[in-house]
Amino acid sequence: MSDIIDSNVNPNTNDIIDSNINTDANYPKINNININTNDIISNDHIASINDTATINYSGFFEGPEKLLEVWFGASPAIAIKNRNHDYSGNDNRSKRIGLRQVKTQFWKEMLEIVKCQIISVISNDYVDAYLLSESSLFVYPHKLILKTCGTTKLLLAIPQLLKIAAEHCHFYKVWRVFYSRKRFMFPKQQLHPHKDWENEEVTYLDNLFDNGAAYIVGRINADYWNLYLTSPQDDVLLDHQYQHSTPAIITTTTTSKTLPPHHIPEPPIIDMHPPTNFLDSEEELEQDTLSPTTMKAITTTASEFQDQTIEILMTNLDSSSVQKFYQSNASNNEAGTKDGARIDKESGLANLYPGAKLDSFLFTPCGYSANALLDENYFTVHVTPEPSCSYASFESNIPLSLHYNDSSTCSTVSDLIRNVISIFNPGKFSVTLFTSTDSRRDKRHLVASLGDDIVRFVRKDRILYELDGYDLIFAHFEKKSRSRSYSKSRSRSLSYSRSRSRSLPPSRSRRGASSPAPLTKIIVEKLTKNVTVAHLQEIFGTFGTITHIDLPINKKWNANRGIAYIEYSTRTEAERAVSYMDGGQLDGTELTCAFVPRRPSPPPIPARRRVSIILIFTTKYKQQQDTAHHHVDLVQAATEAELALQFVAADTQDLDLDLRFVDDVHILRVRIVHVVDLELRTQGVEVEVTRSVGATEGTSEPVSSYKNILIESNGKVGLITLNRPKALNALSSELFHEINDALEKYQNDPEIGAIVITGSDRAFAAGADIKEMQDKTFAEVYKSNFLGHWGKINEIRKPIIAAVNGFALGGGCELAMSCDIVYAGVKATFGQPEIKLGVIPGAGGTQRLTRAIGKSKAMEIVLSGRNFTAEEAERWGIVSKVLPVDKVLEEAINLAQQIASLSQPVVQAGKESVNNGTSFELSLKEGCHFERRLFQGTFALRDQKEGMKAFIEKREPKWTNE
Ligand SMILES: C/C=C/C(=O)SCCNC(=O)CCNC(=O)[C@H](O)C(C)(C)COP(=O)(O)OP(=O)(O)OC[C@H]1O[C@@H](n2cnc3c(N)ncnc32)[C@H](O)[C@@H]1OP(=O)(O)O
Repeated sequence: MSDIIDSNVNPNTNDIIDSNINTDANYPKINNININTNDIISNDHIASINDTATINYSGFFEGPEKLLEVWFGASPAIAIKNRNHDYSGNDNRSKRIGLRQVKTQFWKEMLEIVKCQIISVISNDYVDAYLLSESSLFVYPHKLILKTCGTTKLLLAIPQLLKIAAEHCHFYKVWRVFYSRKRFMFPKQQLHPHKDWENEEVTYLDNLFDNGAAYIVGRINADYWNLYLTSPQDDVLLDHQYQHSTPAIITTTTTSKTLPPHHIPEPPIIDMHPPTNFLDSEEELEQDTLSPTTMKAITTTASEFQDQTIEILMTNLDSSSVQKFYQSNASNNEAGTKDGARIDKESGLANLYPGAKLDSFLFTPCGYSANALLDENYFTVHVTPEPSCSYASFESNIPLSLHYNDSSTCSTVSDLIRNVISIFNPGKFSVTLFTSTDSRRDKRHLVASLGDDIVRFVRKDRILYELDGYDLIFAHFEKKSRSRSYSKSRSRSLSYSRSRSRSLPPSRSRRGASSPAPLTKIIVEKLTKNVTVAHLQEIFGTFGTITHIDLPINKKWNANRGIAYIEYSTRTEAERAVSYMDGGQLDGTELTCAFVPRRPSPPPIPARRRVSIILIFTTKYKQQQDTAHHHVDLVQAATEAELALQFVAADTQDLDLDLRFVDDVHILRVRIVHVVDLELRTQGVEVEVTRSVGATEGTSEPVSSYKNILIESNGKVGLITLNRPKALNALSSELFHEINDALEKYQNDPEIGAIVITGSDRAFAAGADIKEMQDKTFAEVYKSNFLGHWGKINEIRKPIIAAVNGFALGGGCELAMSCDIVYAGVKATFGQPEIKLGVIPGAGGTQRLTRAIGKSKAMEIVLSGRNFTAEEAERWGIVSKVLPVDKVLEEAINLAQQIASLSQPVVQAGKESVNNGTSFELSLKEGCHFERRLFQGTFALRDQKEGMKAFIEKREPKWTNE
């Protein structure tokens, strides 16, 4: 064995292979990993390096791994065919087949090129699973899977791997190669050949292999995934046999491409003397004979080829959920495999596949890796828990049901995702499901297997790639906002909630259509007092070139929180920083990152709820400053005060806060529910609280021209909030005119696709204004066609959803029933009590109620004036959903957003057709005829063509509303 290798040793090899490698000075993560011999927990472990594990962290770590799979055949059959070759080794490894014959020592040397080390290994009949200082290596007879994180140089392993495969296994040609990775968190830290996807990694692979295809999958301005794969070389079996007599030296025929001279994989100088303490357990890997299971595996032919790999790549991990992946201070010894095994159980990873054999490791001071084997399959988990770069990956080739609702044999993809994310509680995650093509499979099931049924997460993307021999589904998920979820699309939103830690004020929204253009400067909020400029420079410097950094108020705003301003040389860099760090963590503190807004004239912000305080900025400069400078300072100060208020709000109660500049920038008017001990100071500017009203309703001072309602747009949804709290939103004529005006505006606004009408928690609306009506005469109401203008809502062609809490009585009930869909809170009270006032319902109550609930019930309600509950209303079909009080508006907006994302003319046709059905003006036959005409009419729309085409092409439609 030694002779064979030695005979080919080229003394200059290291130079050749490492010709492009940067020095270790650039290698920041792990300096030194040593394994305590006590950590060997099973006979399968071969690691036995002295001392405890020590990892030096530089404050951030590139968790996302590079993943390489090199296949020398479609199945282990390739290995058995080559088994009788003249393997000259003397050891009993010759009893194994294919790549599994290769001694650990050679993998170790290959991994040295990559810059990682073997920690331990477990084996079964099918595969050897090596746990590495940076992730994992799986060696099957016919393929090798290598996954490495940090700044490792994974691709540099390939020439050495090909050499090993040729010399030890007579594999002279690869069948397929797969290389993939998620977008790096800190791309600038990467070393050659991983500094750039296209120019380095793809080029490197293209130089090695023919027929390679490279992809970027997903949003290039968010979390995307890179993939490189070669097409199958189906002559590989023939080729291996044909080259049976080829001497066991490396030649350029090892790959499917002739390598350029500088890539010829010359063997490195290899010390053939095994380390004294490393390969002690080598013999334990041996098996005397091939077991029946191995025989089964190796006789699988290419025609039966099946392969499936899922990766779940998670970021923004919940800090408390990943605490367990830290070494505890309580025990000095707590690192290594022993505590890895403890964490398997504590985290629930051991329960993912109860029959699996796990090999896990807890790093010092934190970080965790695990390999697990289940027959011929594996799963592997790697965790980087540090808040500044939190990341966890799960990868497995254990088969999953690709039918989304299959409960028969194995877990569905969704089941697995739910189990995995419940352990790490990520803020975002991407899933890649890579499965060999099966002509019998219904692609819709495959796509649907990555569905929307992940609770608390919203799926952002789902992409199907039909690759050569494989189907790939990529999907990206992000956690829903916990508080009111207006945050989904805030492009036109005009107020924001303090309790929503990851939302941004609209003026600083990244995508805000009405927002000013973002600068290259970003704000980072909620920093702890421990954060220094150097610290920020280090973390944020990875996203680009920082031209200016300012930590102006790392003082006691409140609870040691502060903000920083970071300016990048380009907008792209700033965008990247915001996209990565917003919602991320630093020193355990959740961050909010946003662009510094341009604010020469702030966007109009209508009042939404309650006014509690008004802040007036007064400048107190020691020295007189010129006006321009003064102005800039005020803008800056106002921004800081705005941020500071968030901190105050976060420390009080669940608050809503609207901000707006009044009187140029000198006055900052704040609407806030409840604030205690507000004392704010900014650099050179004192902020004074001049009036504090407290947490009472009814003091709202509308900023828009409306006196009785509030309006705000949320993406494609227009929201109208009835706002006469003192009168329980009684529907005065003035109020109804305002509703009509707002409806008209939304009807004419092409950006708006659906409308939501709501009130307060206490009252949707307590009816027409009795005080206004009390003294009216018949002549007056008749001549003026009193309430005639209430019919306007029925002319609105866009869908209207009522979100009802509290009282919906009389005209309030009628208003709700005039909407197209009604969501109600559990405590909502409906009724037509007019009879008790000596009148009858006058805005459609008797008609709509009768059509909705039938004559008898309608009579009971109208003639007795008794109220009815939300639950009754739902049972009778007046209400479509009953929800907890605090969910009603959120869910209504969610539904409205869903509807608004569809083709507007088609939605309007649907509304018109349903309304005709409920009007009872038409017979069933006439109604169906009307519906059919409208249906036929949709074929005149471009959206009809697009919708159907998109379905056939298995993609999301792009509506043009034409
Ligand atoms: C075509 C359409 C016709 C109609 O809609 S006719 C009107 C039908 N509606 C009703 O009959 C309901 C009238 N309101 C009530 O019965 C009660 O209210 C409630 C049961 C809804 C709530 O009772 P509680 O919690 O005790 O509050 P509170 O003190 O009665 O009301 C708070 C303030 O709200 C004013 N208010 C309530 N409903 C109306 C209304 N429909 N028109 C004018 N004002 C109303 C009150 O007067 C009072 O105000 P202040 O504090 O100044 O006395």
